[in-house]
Amino acid sequence: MKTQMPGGAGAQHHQHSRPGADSHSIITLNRVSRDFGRLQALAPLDLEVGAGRVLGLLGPNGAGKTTLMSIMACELAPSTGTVTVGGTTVTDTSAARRARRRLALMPQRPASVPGFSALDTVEYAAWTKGLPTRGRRETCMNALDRVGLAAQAKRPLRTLSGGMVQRVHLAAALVSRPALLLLDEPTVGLDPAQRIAFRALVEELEDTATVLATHLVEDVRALSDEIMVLDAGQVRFRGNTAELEVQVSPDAPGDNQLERGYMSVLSQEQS
Ligand SMILES: Nc1ncnc2c1ncn2[C@@H]1O[C@H](COP(=O)(O)OP(=O)(O)OP(=O)(O)O)[C@@H](O)[C@H]1O
Repeated sequence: MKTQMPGGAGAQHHQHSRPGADSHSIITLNRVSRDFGRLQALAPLDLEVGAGRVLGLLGPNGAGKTTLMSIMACELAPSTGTVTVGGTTVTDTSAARRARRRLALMPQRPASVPGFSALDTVEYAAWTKGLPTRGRRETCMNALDRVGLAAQAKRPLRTLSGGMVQRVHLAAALVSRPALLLLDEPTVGLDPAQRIAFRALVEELEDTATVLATHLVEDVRALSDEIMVLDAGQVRFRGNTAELEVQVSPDAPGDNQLERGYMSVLSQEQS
């Protein structure tokens, strides 16, 4: 039942108790780093996320969140270190392909095919994950139903609101019942009610290891068992919500204690 982040403060502590959740590791990163030319986008880090656990990844622009998500999605090779997803250590392209079948990434800006309907979009995702043809349509409709869009299944994406399109992409990510779900800024464009509904959906995923990269401290507070703060490719903080809240320095800006804790962690490291 715990997200293990070696070396992390409070790695043993967790906020949400998820009955039925399994503790085995779904993703393990061992000394993973990434350079782009002379820029170190990600300094070496270890991390592990277990089934039924949510890791919140916070950091300002350019922190390395998307780089880390792409590495976890086995779409970007690390410069050093190893990635293991669902027991498969990614050593070559065929291992990466196998690992990708166990995971789903909802990217920051998911690509939408203009002529595709909501259902086409989810069916395409199901096809890329190798879901059997038999029963695929029904599985896809169920995924759309889960995000409240069954009635819009046949509508072209271009006729849906931004928030609806976001939910279609979430359905596409969930359709393969991934062991690892990677969500990059998933609530951008959602209104408050949709954001709350979205959080409820993530909370239901008891067997899935979820990583949520975001700027929104509120989403992290609501969902995460563990929090990792990245800045300029470095891990600035690891722990749980309560531990981030007590990091507050007297003049830290922010609307709430967690946001002030987050801002304090960032400013401490910059000074
Ligand atoms: N393909 C690339 N080539 C060169 N530099 C890159 C590449 N991808 C990312 N970077 C650089 O790596 C650093 C980390 O970028 P990344 O997109 O991972 O940050 P982020 O935390 O996701 O930021 P944001 O919140 O703005 O999306 C940045 O300095 C970025 O310019």
